[in-house]
Amino acid sequence: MEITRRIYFIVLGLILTMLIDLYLSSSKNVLIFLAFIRILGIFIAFFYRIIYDNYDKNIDYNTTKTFWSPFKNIFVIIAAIEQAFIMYYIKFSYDLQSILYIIEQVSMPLFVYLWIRRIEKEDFSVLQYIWFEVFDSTNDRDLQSKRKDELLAQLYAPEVFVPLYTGRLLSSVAFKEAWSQFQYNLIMFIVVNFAGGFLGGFRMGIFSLCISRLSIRLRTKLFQSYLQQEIGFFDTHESGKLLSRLNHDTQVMSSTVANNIAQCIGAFVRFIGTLIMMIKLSLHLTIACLIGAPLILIVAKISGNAHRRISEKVQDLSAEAFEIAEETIQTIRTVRSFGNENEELKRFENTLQQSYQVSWIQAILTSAQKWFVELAQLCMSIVMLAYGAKLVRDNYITGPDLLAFIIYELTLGGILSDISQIYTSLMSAAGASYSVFDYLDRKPMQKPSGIIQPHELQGDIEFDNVSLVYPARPDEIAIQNMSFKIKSGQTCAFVGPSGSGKSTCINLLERFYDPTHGKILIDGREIHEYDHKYLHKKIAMVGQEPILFNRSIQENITYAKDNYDETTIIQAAQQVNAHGFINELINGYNTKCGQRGGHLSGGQKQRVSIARAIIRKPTILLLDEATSALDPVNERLIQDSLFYKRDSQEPRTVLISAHRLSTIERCDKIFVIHKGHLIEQGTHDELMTIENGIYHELVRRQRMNIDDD
Ligand SMILES: Nc1ncnc2c1ncn2[C@@H]1O[C@H](COP(=O)(O)OP(=O)(O)OP(=O)(O)O)[C@@H](O)[C@H]1O
Repeated sequence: MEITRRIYFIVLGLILTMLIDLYLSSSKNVLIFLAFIRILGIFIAFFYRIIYDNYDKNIDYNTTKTFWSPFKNIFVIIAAIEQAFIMYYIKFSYDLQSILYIIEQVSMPLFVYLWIRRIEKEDFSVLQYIWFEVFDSTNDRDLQSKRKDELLAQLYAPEVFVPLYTGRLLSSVAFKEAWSQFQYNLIMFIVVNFAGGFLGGFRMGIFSLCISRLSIRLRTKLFQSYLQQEIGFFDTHESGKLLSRLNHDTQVMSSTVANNIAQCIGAFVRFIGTLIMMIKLSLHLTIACLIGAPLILIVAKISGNAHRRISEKVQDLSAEAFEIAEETIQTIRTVRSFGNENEELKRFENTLQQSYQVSWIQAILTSAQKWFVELAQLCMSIVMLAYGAKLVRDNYITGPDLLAFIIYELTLGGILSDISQIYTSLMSAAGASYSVFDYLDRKPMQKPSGIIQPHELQGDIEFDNVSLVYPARPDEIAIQNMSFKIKSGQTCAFVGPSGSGKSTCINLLERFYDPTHGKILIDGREIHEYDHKYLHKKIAMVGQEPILFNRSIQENITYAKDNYDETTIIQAAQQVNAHGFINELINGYNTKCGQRGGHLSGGQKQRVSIARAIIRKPTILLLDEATSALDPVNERLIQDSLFYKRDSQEPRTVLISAHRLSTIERCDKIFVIHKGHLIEQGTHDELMTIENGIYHELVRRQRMNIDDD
């Protein structure tokens, strides 16, 4: 039960006893006293809320929770003492109805058990179902569970009876009823309270289970969606932000929303139950009570919308802070070498501070809403008490029934207040969920992969009038109208000044991007017609900055296909002259490479990544500055074994992008690229004959040791 309601319960129990004791004779004074106590309660709740919300949504979430928990317990203990105090004064009895009720309560855990079994069996949860229904999401359309809500409703049922028996108990004391009646009331009081608490525990267990499952599913789906996106998506979306969505926003979604939906169902069940009981007790009083209800719901709607917008902003800002932290940690060597730690810290803190300021608005809004709801409830209570007192005096309703009604009215007020808060929280979570759903629903821009998987791939390559504009730079053409052909088994090179478009050609062959215009053909078929996995088995690439995984050297070499025997792994390492240095490491092939291969030298990383590429025996090998970190001796050895003096049994087309022109002189064909255009092509000797040619000039400059930029 919510803390503020517990306080009201305690205060009200005492006031009602006084009220009845006074036989409503001086109702005016009692009303004034009641109003005073409730206003006091509202102020306590108001300030409690401001502090709690403010701490809760900001920096140190867990510490704050731990800090406030004992206070919550104090309220609960006071409520327990109050209930014990009431019990002390009471007498009771028992009949068939209570037996039936006990049977119903005992059957509840069975339902719960069956429910969990069903969730496990069908691999979805009621919360997911409701979530996707509520937010009309396009995901998990297969989620169907129509009957779970009913079971959930049963779990909330006992709480509906709590006010009835509390009211009866209190009136037993006040009106000094017969012992048997008293006994009955007490048994029912104990049963409903016990059952309510017992099932409450089950509910919480089930919901935490559902939250975990929901969170796992959301994260997996989001991660899956990320992995399907084209490379251009990652150029335009910072990794920190994507990770923040994956880690933080999905958590907010699953916990806040799942919890609130759970409460929402409970509140709805209790609302209906309480309303029925109230109507049964007195229709007139019920109508008098409900006059203020629509106002509460309208305010909830307005503030809910504001919360959604604020929450969106808070999530964006925290994603930004996450991005800063992630970037700084990844580039810590650069940050350290510039001594820029404090500036990075300031950037991080400033972003968090901005979200803190937004949180303040959110906290004030929550408090104001709570205040309004409480005041509306107070007005409803005053109207009801005054009118109720009149009805009792005119003998339209009995004293005990009025008592029960008063407690129902308070419960209803609490439920309405809960509903308004639940709505607000749901809207906040909806704000957090927008970008998650945007990503979940995003369809990759790249053409879907084809299905062809020819038994033999020859390795003929053709660029037919290819142009590319990178998504991150839509106003610049990276390469334009490029056409060339490479025959199977040839070793070719791209040369040209830095930024001319060499890596772009290699990226296109890896299908990181699809050409904006023109076609790329392999063995006469367009590259996108090939099956994704097949294509990447046949085309291997070693990039400019080889990235290794934080796994062993062996696992890195066998990445994505780990059924190689030891001899094959060693052969691949020997081919790139890496076996020697790997053997010298204490753990040999089992040595961990560190994050992004940080435990190895630049040259060692390059050799391991070339071994990773060639172990798959690719038909097309793409090397983008892949040997730039090696010493000339090692570089020549590797180049000889990979392409210049390779085993002719293995037909392989090799494409190299290189700055050190001496390393590509022996190539079958050299393509000279300048500012995104293919300017010259031919063998080294042919190109050297072109007077004032770019290649000629590049070679001349390199021989004279002049920077080619
Ligand atoms: N992911 C990207 N998004 C936007 N623009 C890019 C991207 N990658 C490269 N570019 C731009 O495209 C142009 C060609 O770049 P590319 O990497 O192909 O050059 P390069 O010839 O390989 O250079 P280098 O020899 O320095 O590696 C450059 O102007 C570069 O700034």
